[in-house]
Amino acid sequence: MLDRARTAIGSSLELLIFNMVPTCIDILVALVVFCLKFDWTLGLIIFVFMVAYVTASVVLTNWKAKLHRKMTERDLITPQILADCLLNYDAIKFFNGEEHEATRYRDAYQEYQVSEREFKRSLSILRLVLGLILCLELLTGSTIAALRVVNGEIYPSDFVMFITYLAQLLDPLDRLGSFYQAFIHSLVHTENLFKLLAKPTDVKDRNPPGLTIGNGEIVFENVSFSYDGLCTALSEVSFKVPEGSSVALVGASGSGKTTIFRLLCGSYTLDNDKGRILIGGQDIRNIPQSQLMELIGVVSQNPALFDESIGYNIGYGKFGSSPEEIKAAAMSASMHDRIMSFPKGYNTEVGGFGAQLSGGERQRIAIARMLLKDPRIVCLDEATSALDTSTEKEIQDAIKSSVQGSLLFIAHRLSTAASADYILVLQNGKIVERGTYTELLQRDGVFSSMSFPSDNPDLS
Ligand SMILES: Nc1ncnc2c1ncn2[C@@H]1O[C@H](COP(=O)(O)OP(=O)(O)OP(=O)(O)O)[C@@H](O)[C@H]1O
Repeated sequence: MLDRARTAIGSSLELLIFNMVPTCIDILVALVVFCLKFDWTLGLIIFVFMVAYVTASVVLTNWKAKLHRKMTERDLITPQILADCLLNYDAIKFFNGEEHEATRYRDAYQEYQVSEREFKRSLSILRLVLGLILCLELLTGSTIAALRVVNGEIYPSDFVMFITYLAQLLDPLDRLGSFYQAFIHSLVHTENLFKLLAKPTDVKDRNPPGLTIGNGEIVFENVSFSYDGLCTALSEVSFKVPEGSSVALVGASGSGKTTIFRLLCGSYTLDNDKGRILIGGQDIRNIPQSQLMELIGVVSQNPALFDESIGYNIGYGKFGSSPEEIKAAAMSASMHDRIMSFPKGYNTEVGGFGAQLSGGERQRIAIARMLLKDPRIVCLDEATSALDTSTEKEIQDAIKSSVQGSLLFIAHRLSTAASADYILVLQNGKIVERGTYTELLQRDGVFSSMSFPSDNPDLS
């Protein structure tokens, strides 16, 4: 992106320095020579036309730039609607929204077409007005010169010379107009790049990769966080996930569970005075993002899959992995047998967003991918919610045995929560209870009063 901005700015400056400035000098020299050769009255008339040309050029080009900006903005809306429809095709189908979306797209496209027409019209008007000024200049100048020839004030050869000089003036003037238009045109594009570059980046790496991370222990120290500065998503959250242990986060919707994951993964950074998050003793603000992502493996409830084969999607966890490694990961995620039951096995295409697979299959492929990555810390955001209890147990055991560091997961099922060494109960961004599963049940507090889907009669 920065490269594109640099190229755009560079070409605008090149245009300004190497074309517009020499052309202006060219015009001024030609004008002075013209005045010296002929007389100052003629020179003044020509100068007036030149001022009119430059003024019209500036005013009309700025107007055209405004319409160009409007057209570019509208040009961005139609692809957004298209992407939105493709991402939400399920919702559109379920709510019979096809007609509504078609109208939304048509309206947006029509608005774009209107602005495109306005822009093209402004271009024609600009060319017409500038051409008219040049014609009038030539006509007025040659009429005056011709009258002087008729009156015997100058020779016919002077008339020819006059036209030649005038042409020498008009040519750079015409070029100047084109350069100015090209300059403004590239500024409009550069503006969009600057707007994008001006957006604050949430995550900035302070150190180069290669920081020594002691172990996979996670520590949250008095962490408070707000997305928008208005509502508090987390308030004074403190906990520790020791190396080799598992911690489950439970709590009602909006209590802050995912926010803990996002902060841990570096998707958002904490202000200095809002607490600390440590991994292996290092403040994650000092851990470069690429190193952080090597340490952490995340699986979400609706994992994103590429429109490629199952093998490709699992292999994404470790680029250049062998088929044996991919198979081993699939086996740990209890997915190998299912994959082999497909006619094309690991070459089975998953479709756009993995649409040709069930929710549970998608989750198991994402878990296999994460296991192949072999991260030190694993974060599961209801990653097994679409699986039956026994498959979930199988996968949890596989994850626990393969993860050397710590395991942090969001649990909505009682059985998932019960499998953790320690449970944190969140309410409105605060940890309101903590303890082992048995301790929490005995306490008769928030956890024991929470309702979980009854997935495992032994535990509920
Ligand atoms: N991107 C965001 N911008 C602004 N506010 C957000 C954003 N994401 C979450 N929030 C707010 O932060 C709070 C905590 O949200 P979070 O997603 O962490 O909850 P959660 O416990 O994971 O909920 P759920 O179980 O429904 O996924 C909520 O009040 C939510 O509205």
